[in-house]
Amino acid sequence: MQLMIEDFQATLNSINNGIVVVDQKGIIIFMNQWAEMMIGFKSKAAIGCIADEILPDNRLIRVMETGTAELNQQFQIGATHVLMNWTPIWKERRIIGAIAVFQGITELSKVAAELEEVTKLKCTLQYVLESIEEGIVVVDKEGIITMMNPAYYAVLDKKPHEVIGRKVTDVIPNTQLHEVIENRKGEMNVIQKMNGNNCIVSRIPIVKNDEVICAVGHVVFKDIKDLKRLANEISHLQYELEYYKERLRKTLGGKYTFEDIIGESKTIEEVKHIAQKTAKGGSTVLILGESGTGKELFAHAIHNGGSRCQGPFIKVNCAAIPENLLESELFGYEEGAFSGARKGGKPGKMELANGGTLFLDEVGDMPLGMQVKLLRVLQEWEIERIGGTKTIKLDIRVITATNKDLEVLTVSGHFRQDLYYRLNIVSIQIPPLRDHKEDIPLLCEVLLRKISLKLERFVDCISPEAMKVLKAYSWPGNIRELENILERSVNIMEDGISILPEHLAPIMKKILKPQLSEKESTRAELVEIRYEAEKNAILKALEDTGGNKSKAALLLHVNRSVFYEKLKKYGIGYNSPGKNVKR
Ligand SMILES: Nc1ncnc2c1ncn2[C@@H]1O[C@H](COP(=O)(O)OP(=O)(O)OP(=O)(O)O)[C@@H](O)[C@H]1O
Repeated sequence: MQLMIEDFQATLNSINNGIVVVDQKGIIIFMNQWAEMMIGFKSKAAIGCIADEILPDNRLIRVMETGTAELNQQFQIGATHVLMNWTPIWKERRIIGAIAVFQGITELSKVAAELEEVTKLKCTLQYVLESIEEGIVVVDKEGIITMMNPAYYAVLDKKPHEVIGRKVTDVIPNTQLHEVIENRKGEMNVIQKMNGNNCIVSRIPIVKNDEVICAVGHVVFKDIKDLKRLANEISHLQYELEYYKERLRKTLGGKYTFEDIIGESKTIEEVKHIAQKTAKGGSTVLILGESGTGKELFAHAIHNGGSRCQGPFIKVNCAAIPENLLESELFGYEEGAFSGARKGGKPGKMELANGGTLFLDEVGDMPLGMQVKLLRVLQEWEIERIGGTKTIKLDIRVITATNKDLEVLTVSGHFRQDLYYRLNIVSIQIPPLRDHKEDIPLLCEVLLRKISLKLERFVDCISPEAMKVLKAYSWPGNIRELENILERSVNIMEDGISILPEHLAPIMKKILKPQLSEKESTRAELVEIRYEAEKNAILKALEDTGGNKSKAALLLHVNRSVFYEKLKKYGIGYNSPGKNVKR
């Protein structure tokens, strides 16, 4: 019998659960080795103790009182979480004690938390697959479909029960997924015909531990037409981008290129040729010529034809800026440099031109004081802002232009000789229009097109008689004058007809008179008088109505649209009511 009890104890000690037994009074009479380990108390010391001393808050007494077992209760022994069964021991319908059987659940909780994470991840993945527009299918290494998302079902027009668990070759037409598994090679963006549509698909083998475990099929575009539409959209956007880049370049950079310089005469071709050659180098250029000959146009073209064409083109009109402001305009200033200096300072035009071209127009009008400063810049290629201490390195090309004779100015002491030599490294003389009158027809054609576009008027061409007059004129204002005379003619004539001699400016009357008959001459004067009278009447009406166009139209008894057309015709500014009328 003794042997049997020992065997019984050995059995209980082998169980991987803790066991504590108490008698009717709650005194410990048995504790197995697993319980010793978890409670941290030897059974020899525990036996004979009240259970409460070793297992505080236990339910052993309670289950003996109620006669009911309390199972799967979470209980804490020290830092260990256990799952506890408290059970009364019955013998011949009498409770003779109670038993606590317990098992650690810390590991179990960890596994449960991990399981929860995995479940969450699976849900997220599922949600993603269900939400995306692209079809996804997964096949195992045997080529059996294990997963497919709704987008792919839609492509195939099939339901899950017709797909999952089936061989991919039986379900997806023209599939190559089984081959991808075999030769372990993916295919990207290939065409696959499904349900009458040419789809763009990718096939990817999934390799783990050097073994293909499955393959994923991905419908990138459900129809190749979508791809074409997208490609069209992209190329359209690229075109727009290029357009705006060009606009930006034209705003910040040079506006014109050599192509914008009109003229096929030998005279102009020669100048263009020299300018084109000059553009390629980075030398300082001096452009000479009468007013309106196109000096600025050439400066832009030289900038655009050189290596700095992507950089800025900054123009300063030396004659238009008062002497006391020219220095700050060119060099910039620091905050507090002088009273009225802008907060944070201001960069000068030279600084802004860095990496590009600085165009000094009307350089012959530059005050002597400024000439010294410019000379220093051209020697040292560095500046300091007014009131500043930092030296700014300059990497600019300088192009200057003037309609004055600089040599004469150096003799009279109005222009520094040393500066003249610095600026005159390459000089380009632009001929006056009277020296290349053979370009007038072509110039008229191009300029008329430009003017018609600007004024939204349609003017066919110039009559041979008017062309004769234009060619006979001496053009003191050069191409600018030609442009102005054409614009004025377009303004005073009716749409769709040619420019006639009577449409040309009064200034040309001296030439007109001997060429026109008396009748024609009177008609020309009449057109002129009508033009001036109508324009003045409109300006007066606008002034009387404070710039209110509707009221001005009423005052003149014409409807609004006619009134607006006339505003355009006479080049009268579209100012809002109350503002001054631009004459
Ligand atoms: N060869 C040309 N082809 C087309 N347009 C021209 C040509 N030359 C001049 N123009 C036009 O004539 C006008 C005057 O040109 P630009 O301002 O370049 O002359 P400029 O010599 O710099 O005049 P200014 O000395 O008065 O500053 C501009 O509208 C310009 O576009």
